[in-house]
Amino acid sequence: MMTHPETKTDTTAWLQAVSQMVAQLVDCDSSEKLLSVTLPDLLSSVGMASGGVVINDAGTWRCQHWTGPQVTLPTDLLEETLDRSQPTITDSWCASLIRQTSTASDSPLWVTPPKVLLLQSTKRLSLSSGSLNHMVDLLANSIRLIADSELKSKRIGQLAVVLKSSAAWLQIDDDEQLLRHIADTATQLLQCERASIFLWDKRRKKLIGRPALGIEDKALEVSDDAGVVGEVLQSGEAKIWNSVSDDESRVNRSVDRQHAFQTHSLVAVPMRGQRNEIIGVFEAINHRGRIFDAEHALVLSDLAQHAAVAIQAAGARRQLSESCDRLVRDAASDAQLIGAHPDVRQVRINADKVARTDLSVLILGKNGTGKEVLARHLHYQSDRRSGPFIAVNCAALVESLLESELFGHERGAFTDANQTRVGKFELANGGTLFLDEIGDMSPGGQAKLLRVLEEKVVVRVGGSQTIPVDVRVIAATNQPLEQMIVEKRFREDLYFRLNVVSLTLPALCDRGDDVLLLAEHFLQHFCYQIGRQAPTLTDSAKSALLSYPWPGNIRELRNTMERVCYLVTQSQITADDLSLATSPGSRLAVPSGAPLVSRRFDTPHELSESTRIFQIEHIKRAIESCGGNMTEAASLLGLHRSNLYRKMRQLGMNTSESDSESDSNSESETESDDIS
Ligand SMILES: Nc1ncnc2c1ncn2[C@@H]1O[C@H](COP(=O)(O)OP(=O)(O)OP(=O)(O)O)[C@@H](O)[C@H]1O
Repeated sequence: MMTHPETKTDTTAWLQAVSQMVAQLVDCDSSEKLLSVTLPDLLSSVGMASGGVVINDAGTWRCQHWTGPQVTLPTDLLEETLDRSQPTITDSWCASLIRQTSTASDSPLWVTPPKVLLLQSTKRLSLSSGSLNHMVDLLANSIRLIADSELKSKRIGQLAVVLKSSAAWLQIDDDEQLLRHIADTATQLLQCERASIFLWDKRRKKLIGRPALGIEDKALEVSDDAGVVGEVLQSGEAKIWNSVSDDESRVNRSVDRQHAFQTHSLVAVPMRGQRNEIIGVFEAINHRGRIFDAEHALVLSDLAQHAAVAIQAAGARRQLSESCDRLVRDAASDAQLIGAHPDVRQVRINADKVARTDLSVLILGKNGTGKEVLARHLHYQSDRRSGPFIAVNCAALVESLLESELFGHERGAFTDANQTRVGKFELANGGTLFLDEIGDMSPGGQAKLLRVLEEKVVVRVGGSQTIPVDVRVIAATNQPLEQMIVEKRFREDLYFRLNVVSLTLPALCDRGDDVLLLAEHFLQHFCYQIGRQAPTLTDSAKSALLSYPWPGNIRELRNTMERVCYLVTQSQITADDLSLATSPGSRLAVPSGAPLVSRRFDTPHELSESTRIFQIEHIKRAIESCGGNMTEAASLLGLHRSNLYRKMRQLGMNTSESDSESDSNSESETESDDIS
């Protein structure tokens, strides 16, 4: 190129051209605009004929943007410019490399073709070669900077869509809907005809395409080594294919044929799970109008990364909710309220009516009649079934511990409070709190409980923060609460709060044939547990079961059947096998030789008094038969030792001799406690 040595004129021309270019640069937001606005002015200000940006596409140079008359590209000069990486100036050409941005991606696919700014002159220029050099370099750098910022704002836009979409995906639980949503996002973002997610069935060596867009209600299944998708799976790398330049054998045309579709171009990227393992391939087909390039692969990879997280999270959520449902179902089946007696049926009908409400329920009934079973039944029939069921034995809570047990305490609240403890109310949040033996709660405890029930907030002992609790309370007692109110032993206001609905369970001896129904249920249950065939009950056994007064109610029947299952190996159970007349419990209850059935009806007392006398006798004999060992006697009676003491005091029995065995276990009981 013919240039002047540097002169004053040269400097003026150069300054004019540069200041014009800078002024135009300020308003340019795209490299295309920069070239179409700046280049013509620049060319004319320095007296050049034509110029533009040329690109090396797969080894061939072509004009990407050109101003002025068309020219034959000087390929040798362009190659030399590439090699030298600095402006090349000849008699008629001036070329400067437009450097690539390195920040777009570290993907191996991200190799954008080299570009050169090329200017042509047919006459002697008014610029020195040094000035021309600077000017061309300035323009090439400006093009690069604007292209960079263009690319970055495009990436920001794409990433914003990816993030917004992925946040939406995390809310979708349904698999089909999620995959469709992901594929739709890809088709919009990549402007393509179809997008499919292929999940890898490793065991069957298959890739299952879902959703197979355009193929309604069908999953597309391909071998995991077939086509470009197979290549991606095997290599773990993104692949681009287009029909114009790439090998035809790489695409799986059988899929096209099956679905009357023609693939022209595709991009596919691996989808990786949490441990970076490949879980599938994400594919986009037929870019509308053009072929896919590295930028599309990059966007699809972004989508694939978030799609994999969403798919795995949905799977994990589904598994969790399935296992939660299973656990709830198992727990609910354990809380089956078995019984066909009209009174039990009525209780069940009433229970089912109130279960779905949040009304407080008071369950009344003798020990062992199934009050906790009924409370669980209410819980599992309610909308709170997936929440916790927490049972508290109020009789076992001494006043000093009641508050901390029910409402929790903060660390350091009292001497032994080494750490913060969550109370039962908080534990039951979202579920049901079963307050068993509510009649045994101390007056102080009753007042505190009432306050929490009214305010629906708890404050931990030693804390100041109020903690809202959403808990349904079910209380139970075998005590005459109304009588206790008269005697000022139970708060009337608490009674009305707890007793919005009351359900009364009949004693087992008043349930007729339910004894047999329950006996058979327990036989099946325990025999199943130990893996043996359940034996049948002979007539003598049935009649013994029906005649026996069952002072320990269903709990006693359950214990008897459990013992039978373990100890009686024959396939038929006789009355003798039941040992109702010889087992400690029954031996104590029934004088030897006395017919079981007559005992129940010959008594001169009312049923409640008879039961009281019977219980006193029964306990005395248990203690006797255990040689005065209260722990053993309690266990024989199916009671906790502390509850045996309490029961004795309740029955007016003298506990002073036995009291010497101080009760160390009486402080706090949780859901698993059985008390009578
Ligand atoms: N209707 C029933 N169907 C099946 N099992 C039952 C039924 N009622 C009670 N049981 C069984 O009897 C035992 C005692 O039941 P539960 O603990 O519910 O009685 P309770 O009235 O709460 O006793 P307590 O007053 O001593 O606390 C449990 O093992 C329970 O599984």
